[in-house]
Amino acid sequence: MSLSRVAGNVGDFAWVRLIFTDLAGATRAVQIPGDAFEKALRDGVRVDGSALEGRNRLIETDLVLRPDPTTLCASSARVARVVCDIFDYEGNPWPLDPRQTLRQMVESTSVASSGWTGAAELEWYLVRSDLMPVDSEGYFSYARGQGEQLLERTAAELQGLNVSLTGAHHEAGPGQYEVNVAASTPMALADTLMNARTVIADMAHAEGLIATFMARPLNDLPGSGMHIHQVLRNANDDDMERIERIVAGILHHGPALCAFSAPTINSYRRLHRGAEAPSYATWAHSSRAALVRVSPTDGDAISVEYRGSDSSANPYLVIAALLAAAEIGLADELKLPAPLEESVEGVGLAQVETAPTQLPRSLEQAITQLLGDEELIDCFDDRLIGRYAEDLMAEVEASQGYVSEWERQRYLQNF
Ligand SMILES: NC(=O)CC[C@H](N)C(=O)O
Repeated sequence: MSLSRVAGNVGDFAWVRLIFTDLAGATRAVQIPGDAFEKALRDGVRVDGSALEGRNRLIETDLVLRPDPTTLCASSARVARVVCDIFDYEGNPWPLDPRQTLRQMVESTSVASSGWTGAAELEWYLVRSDLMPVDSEGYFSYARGQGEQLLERTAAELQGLNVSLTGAHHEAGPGQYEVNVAASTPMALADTLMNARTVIADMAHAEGLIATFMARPLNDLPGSGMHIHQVLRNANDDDMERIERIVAGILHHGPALCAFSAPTINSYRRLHRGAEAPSYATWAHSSRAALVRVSPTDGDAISVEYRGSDSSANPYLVIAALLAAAEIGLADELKLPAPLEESVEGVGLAQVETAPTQLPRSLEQAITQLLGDEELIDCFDDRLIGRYAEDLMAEVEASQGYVSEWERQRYLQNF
């Protein structure tokens, strides 16, 4: 259904779901009747803000959701959905709203205003309630099992919601799938990724399956990446120089970026020892072990693919942070180191000419890197960084109290 048709008849929908994300990247929703939508567009919808602060409920704040009518969409169901911005009662953008954080970054960076488009790959596992993968297939499997059939229907549902896909396939892990999202503006890409995760999860749920976007759900199997491709023009030498500086900016701020792109305890099980996921801030033309992969794409464009983010990351914050790092690379005229076409582990650190920076090995290290990267955090509102870091730290603290199965197997009877 086209966007304009939806906008013309929104009162015909029984319900409109107002969608937004919290700081931790989880999707939240409030439903309103279709005939209340006009008023919601005019006045906004008041909500209890304590749910929006991420994982910790600390303060009570009343907030206002303002639907962005350009995002209104619906598939065949009688429920439309629309993405919202979050304001305080005085009408100021709420500093902890990831969507407005991205909007402000787009407005303040030259990279975004000079025709930046971004595409993405989003991976997830389909598992049964006992956490066993739905199939035992691998990369590009042709099998027509429950997983592939569900992928086909999910892709159709996404197309119906105006999500333009360029592909969908079985990924390397058993029960692991991927969709490729077509290039669009930073905001449209982030909205799409957030919407896509919920649609994929809803469709799996309807079949009694779980679609998980956690970074590395299964022992000794690949993690799930959410790679962001910045699609940059490369028609002349100046463009190439710009691209090199952008990549250099991302590598330079690579360790701090992980706080946004790998935001859970589990994310570091993907980054270190996860197949085809980076552990060092390197770049390459073809190696999938690099943090950034630079390759030709449509026409004379170049894709700068950031492989550091996993599927649990908040897409608004990841894209905002990538824009910031790219902008710093341009402003500081950073120099690009030589590419590394193999994994650092594969060649051995001693063989690498200039030792690349290792990415954080834990969420706690990522928080330290973020808070120590003044140039990057200066691009964000202090209140967002403060609250975000506190939220991640609370996650680290919570994990300390938990004893894993691996530890019990290893130590229970060892001493
Ligand atoms: N084909 C691939 O590039 C796989 C990517 C990998 N699953 C990741 O975690 O990023």
